[in-house]
This record gives sequence, C-alpha cells and structure tokens, in this order.
Amino acid sequence: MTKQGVVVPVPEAAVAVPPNTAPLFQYPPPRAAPGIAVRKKYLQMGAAAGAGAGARIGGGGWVESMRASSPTHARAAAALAAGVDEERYAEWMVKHPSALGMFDQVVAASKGKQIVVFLDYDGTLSPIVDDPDAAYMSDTMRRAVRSVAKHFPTAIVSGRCRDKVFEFVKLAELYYAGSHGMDIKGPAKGSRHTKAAKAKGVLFQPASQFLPMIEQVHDSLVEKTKCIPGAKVENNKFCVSVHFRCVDEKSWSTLADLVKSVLTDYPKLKLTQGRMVFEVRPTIKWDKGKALEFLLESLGFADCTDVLPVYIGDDRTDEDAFKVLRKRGQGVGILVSKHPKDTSASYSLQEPAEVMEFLLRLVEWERLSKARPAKW
Ligand SMILES: O=P(O)(O)OC[C@H]1O[C@H](O[C@H]2O[C@H](CO)[C@@H](O)[C@H](O)[C@H]2O)[C@H](O)[C@@H](O)[C@@H]1O
Repeated sequence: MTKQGVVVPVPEAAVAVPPNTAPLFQYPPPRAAPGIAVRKKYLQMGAAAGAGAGARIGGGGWVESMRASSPTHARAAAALAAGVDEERYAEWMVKHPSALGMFDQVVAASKGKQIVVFLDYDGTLSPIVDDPDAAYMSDTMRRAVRSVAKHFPTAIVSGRCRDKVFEFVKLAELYYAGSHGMDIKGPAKGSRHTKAAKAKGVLFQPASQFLPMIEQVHDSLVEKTKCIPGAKVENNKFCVSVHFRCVDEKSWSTLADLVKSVLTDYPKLKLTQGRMVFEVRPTIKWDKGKALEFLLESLGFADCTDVLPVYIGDDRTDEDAFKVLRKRGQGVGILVSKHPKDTSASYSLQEPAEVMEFLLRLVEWERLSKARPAKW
C-alpha cells in the first residue's frame, strides 16, 4: 500500500475550536499546533496494514458471540444485576463506579488540566432502537452537548459514516470522527490562534484507498443478505455494518455464514462485532483509540500532562479508546452499560439519560468554577 490517507483542508467554518473562557484551565495551551507533521505521522501509522485493534470473530463462536449482544442476554444480565448475582454486580460497580456518584473525583482529576470531551453516538447520546436510521438524539441531549462544547473541545467518535452522524447531531461546533475514526474532520493547524484558521477544518482519512473495495463489499452484502428477513446492511463509507437486531435468532448462523463467505474474497477486510451488528472494516491499524490520539495531538496535547480526555462510549469499539487512556495513564474512560461487562473504562453510566446528566453537571461545575476564586 503506497497511499493510505487523504488530508484535505476544508474551507468552510464547519470545524471550529469552541471558545473556552474557563479561568482555571489554560486553553489554548502555550504550544504550537502540530498540523502537517502530526498528520504525516498518523498517515504512516495508518499505512501499517495488519490485524487491527478490533477483535476478529472467528472459529465456532459466531452465534455465541451474536447471542452475547442480544436483548435476551441483556435480560439475563439484568436478572443478574437485579439479584441473582448481586455480589458480582456490586464487585463490578466497585471497579467501575458511577461517574455521577464519583463526579467530584472525576473533576478533581482535571486540576490544572484542559478537559477534552469525546462522545460515542449510538447507545451513548441516543438510545438503541431497532431501526438504525431512526436513532435520533433528543433536543435536550443536543442542548447538553452544545453546552459542553461551549466550555471544552468536544468530538463525536462513531462507527457511523461522518455525514450520517452529523445529520443526527447537527452541531457544527464539534469535531467528528466517523467510520470508527477512519474519517476525521478535526482541528486545522493553528485553529486556536487565528480567526482565519478557525474557519477551516482538516479531513483525515487513513483508509481512503479502501473506498472502492468497501463499495463493492457493501453491494455484495446487500445482495447476499436479501434472503434473510430483517437483515440490514448499512454503508458507513470506510466500513459496512450488517445488522441482525431484527433477524430471527434461527437465521443468525446462516447470516454469519453469508457474511463470512463474502469476506473470503476480501482478505484486506476484517470482521468485528458490535451491539447486534457485524462490522466490516479495513485491516489497517486504526480505530477509535487512534482517532482519540490523533485529535488530542491535533489540538496540541500530544505527550503532555495538562490535558484530561474524557471519553464516554457503550460499544466494544470504544474499548480501543479506553485502552489508550489507560496506556497514557491519563484521562477518564466511562462505559455506558447497565450490566457488568469486561471493560478498560474506569467509570460507568447506565444509559444515555445518565450521560446527559453527567454532561450537564460538567457544564455546571465549569460555570461555577469560573465564579469561585481559583484554588489551584
Ligand atoms: O460507534 P457508534 O456511534 O456507537 O456506532 C456503532 C454502530 O451504531 C449503530 O448501530 C447500533 O445502533 C442502532 C440504532 O440504535 C441499533 O439498531 C444497532 O443494533 C446498534 O448496533 C449504527 O447503525 C452502526 O452503523 C454503527 O456501526
């Protein structure tokens, strides 16, 4: 592979660094934005084709794996949480306490640091629904996210294609990383320093050369899965989702076999699984964790201690971002889940309603911190 990425300056004012007037955090921090050098480095990283960070699905575990993301499993887990294994749930909550319950501790970690907020979309900002095209975000959630972006640099990191997630969120003041981070509309070099630069955004697309292949695989998945009632194939530009939420459980293994059979012709694509969905993605070493690092670096926060990334997500693909935060030894990973799950996140929130409460509390805390004399 010779050319993996495309960096395109975007002239319109769609990507602007939100104004930050907080007296406690120094923002923008006194360092140069990395711009081209950063993008070059990330292009090289993206060019390294390989296994990728997401877990492949293989062997005989397909249907078990599909079951694990089903509502039936969720009900079983709810039963566990409700009392069958209260001890296990309580243990999990000790390891991943509520970000609302521990709010003071979460914000205390931001002492002297710039908070940067990363938000997954489905299951985090919008409730999970049967029809992926109807996963609307409420107006109250939109207002909460808008308020957050007034105080902190804020990005949406989603498996959906960027245009689609923007259609749902409708906030031009955010950064967007679609296709599991493979389509980033991020800050332009110097965007915190000049008005002209603020009016620009930059596109980073490390999987651009996979575009024709993804189109092909999308078309053949649509064709092949026609015979499975309820199956839905979604084109997410640099990846494809095959939904089985509305497929009868008896047809799951047939669907899995069909998807696998299509992919045998595409060794450069890999298959992972999300919430009742198969995700077909290029085998480049790029994921939501890499997108988080890219955005932080673009904002001027590479290898530094004065930033606190807060990442909230509910999906397996969000684990890549939680792992990055763990590895950096910096930041707050918050898993949205009502049930105990293996996760690298530090905290938990139960559902989008709690995410909204957390975001509003963050805004209120920031507003009040401006009013009170600085303690640090
Ligand atoms: O990274 P995300 O923003 O969480 O996107 C992951 C996938 O989300 C969507 O699917 C999920 O939500 C749907 C709507 O609630 C639901 O019907 C589906 O079962 C879930 O898997 C989206 O449609 C996918 O393309 C994303 O990859």
